[in-house]
Amino acid sequence: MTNMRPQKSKLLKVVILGEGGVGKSALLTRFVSNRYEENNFHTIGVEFMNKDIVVDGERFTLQIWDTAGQERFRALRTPFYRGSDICLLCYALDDRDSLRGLSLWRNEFLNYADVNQDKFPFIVVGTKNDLPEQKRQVSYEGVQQWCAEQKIACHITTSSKAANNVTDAFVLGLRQWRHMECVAEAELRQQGDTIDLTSPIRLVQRRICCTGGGGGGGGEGQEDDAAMQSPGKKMFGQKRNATKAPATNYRL
Ligand SMILES: Nc1nc2c(ncn2[C@@H]2O[C@H](COP(=O)(O)OP(=O)(O)OP(=O)(O)O)[C@@H](O)[C@H]2O)c(=O)[nH]1
Repeated sequence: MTNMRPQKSKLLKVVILGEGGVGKSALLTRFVSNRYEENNFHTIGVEFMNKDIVVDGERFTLQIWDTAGQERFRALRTPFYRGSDICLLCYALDDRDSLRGLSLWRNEFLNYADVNQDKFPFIVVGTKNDLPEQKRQVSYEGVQQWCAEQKIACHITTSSKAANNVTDAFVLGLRQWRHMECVAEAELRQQGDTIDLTSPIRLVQRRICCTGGGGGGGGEGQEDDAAMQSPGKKMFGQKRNATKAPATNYRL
């Protein structure tokens, strides 16, 4: 009999950052509600919306946080960076300063989100690509150079006004997130020391092994202990500090 249970949706937190007025709220509104308003109010602090999406056959619920770009709201937005899975760094194609400022946005995010910068999915999003060439201040080469310096692989230009590439920006984020997950998992497998300290099954197995083995001096056990003692072990693209369990738990 086929299993007809619906596939569970994975919840991911997405944060949108960038200077005030680059079009972050417009991007979110277009993506979630397929609407566009010419005269948006500045965001105060943060706002979030959920959106379900299926990408490559997998169901996701994106919890998307739109943040205030103005400096005076810094203290209101930064507490919300923690726990993020994907970050969209937005600049406007008609504002070269908004691209220059992206380094500061990235650093602010890294400071408060506490993630591993080399293993976190950042997507650079150029907004307002409906604007004609004469109004643009940012060249394709300029952005590519900035991305290369920052070691960011993904860049896309969008228009919320013309509904161009908006969903693609979020899909790009999802695919990059999945890529980072795969890389992190492969690294862990390679190290051969993946340990889930929260798993009771794992602890039970280990107890049996150690008591049965008369002292538990086997090679696998030694490797496990080394992994336990490695604080700050990075899992799945984000820094997750492995709690060092008391030695008594593992040497029964
Ligand atoms: N031409 C064009 N203008 C846009 C587009 N998206 C936004 N805008 C314009 O940019 C203005 C600012 O957009 P917002 O979405 O409010 O910008 P924001 O980045 O959220 O600004 P803060 O809330 O201050 O951080 C809007 O009122 C629009 O006039 C776009 O795709 N094309």
